[in-house]
Amino acid sequence: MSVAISFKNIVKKYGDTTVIPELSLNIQKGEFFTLLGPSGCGKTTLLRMVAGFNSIEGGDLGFNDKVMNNVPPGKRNIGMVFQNYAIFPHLSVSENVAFGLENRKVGKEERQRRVAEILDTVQIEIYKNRMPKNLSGGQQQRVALARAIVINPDVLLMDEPLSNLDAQLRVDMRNAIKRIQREVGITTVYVTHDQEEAMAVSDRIAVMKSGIIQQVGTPRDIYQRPANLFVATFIGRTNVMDAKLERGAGGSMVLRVGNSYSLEVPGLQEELLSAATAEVKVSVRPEEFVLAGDGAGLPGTVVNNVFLGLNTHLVVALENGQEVEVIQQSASTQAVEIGQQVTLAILPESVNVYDQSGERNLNRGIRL
Ligand SMILES: Nc1ncnc2c1ncn2[C@@H]1O[C@H](COP(=O)(O)OP(=O)(O)OP(=O)(O)O)[C@@H](O)[C@H]1O
Repeated sequence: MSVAISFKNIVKKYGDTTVIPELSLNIQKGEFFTLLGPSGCGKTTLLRMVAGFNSIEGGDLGFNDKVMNNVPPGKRNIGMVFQNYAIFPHLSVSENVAFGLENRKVGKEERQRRVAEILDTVQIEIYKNRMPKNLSGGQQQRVALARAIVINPDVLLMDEPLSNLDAQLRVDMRNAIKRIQREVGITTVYVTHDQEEAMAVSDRIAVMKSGIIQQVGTPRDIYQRPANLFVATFIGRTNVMDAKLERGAGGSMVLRVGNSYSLEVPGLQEELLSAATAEVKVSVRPEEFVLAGDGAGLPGTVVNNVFLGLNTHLVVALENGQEVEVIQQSASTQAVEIGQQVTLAILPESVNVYDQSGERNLNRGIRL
């Protein structure tokens, strides 16, 4: 694979305020890459740099190894889709899609062929003669997408393209966007603050906080092995508990959670057992607890129980008063009642162990 977009020690300042301190990142050719993070973390700022709308105060932005810092937006061959569709209200669907081709002086026959092809790809050919005001939000967003990709851009940029759509349509459209991107094979940079959307569409995700990349990885990497506690809690739901690293009976490293529950966690290194790491935090996702019957585990009391068909969501109060979320597949578990005493075991290979500050994952080397 070759690198399509590279950020090398990129710095962004607005006046005296630094919003991106120094950021390096490579996006591969053909990749669906998502910038994900809370509001204000700098996602749009980075995307606008790629588009050429933002100045760069330090470092280099490259496309295929060519430095782009001072190349104007019109010379970057980029397609863009934003939250507000920005399609022309006075032009029909076909005319909207053809617009960029006319601008580029593409001949009529070629233009008609490409417009027809793209309308087919985004599945709106039956609306080709309609005016935008007679289209639903999802259909308008398909027009915007068609218009962005019909010009054969080197890079497609999308900034929260689904935020104006209602929940079900968002899911339909994100599937459509993913399918179309795969078909067209275009390098795509996508911005969202919605972690589920990011997981659904991306080949890789960069999780950002305050202008700093916290982790880059596939959705699976990021969900299963979060680099720090910020990522663990931002992506999906998790339970964070205090624990201790100790030497077990056989001399191996064990993790003790609560008063009497110890488990051997693969990947914890002997040298971690020092004053600095003896007190740790563990992150356990709701589905990584197992109702253990009378086996070893954390004793607790069920304080809430919500049956949702496929899954049952429980809240269990542990001995120390902490309430944890537990998700069990309904079909594979006995029904449990509110007030019932249960024992929660933890799947040792899926637990993530962090130092006290939450900055460092102590068993990250272990892949699932
Ligand atoms: N033109 C500007 N002038 C000054 N500060 C700005 C400007 N644009 C953005 N900022 C600041 O830069 C930081 C990053 O903003 P940015 O819009 O990139 O965040 P974001 O992650 O895209 O957030 P959101 O999800 O809310 O759009 C924020 O603190 C924001 O207030």
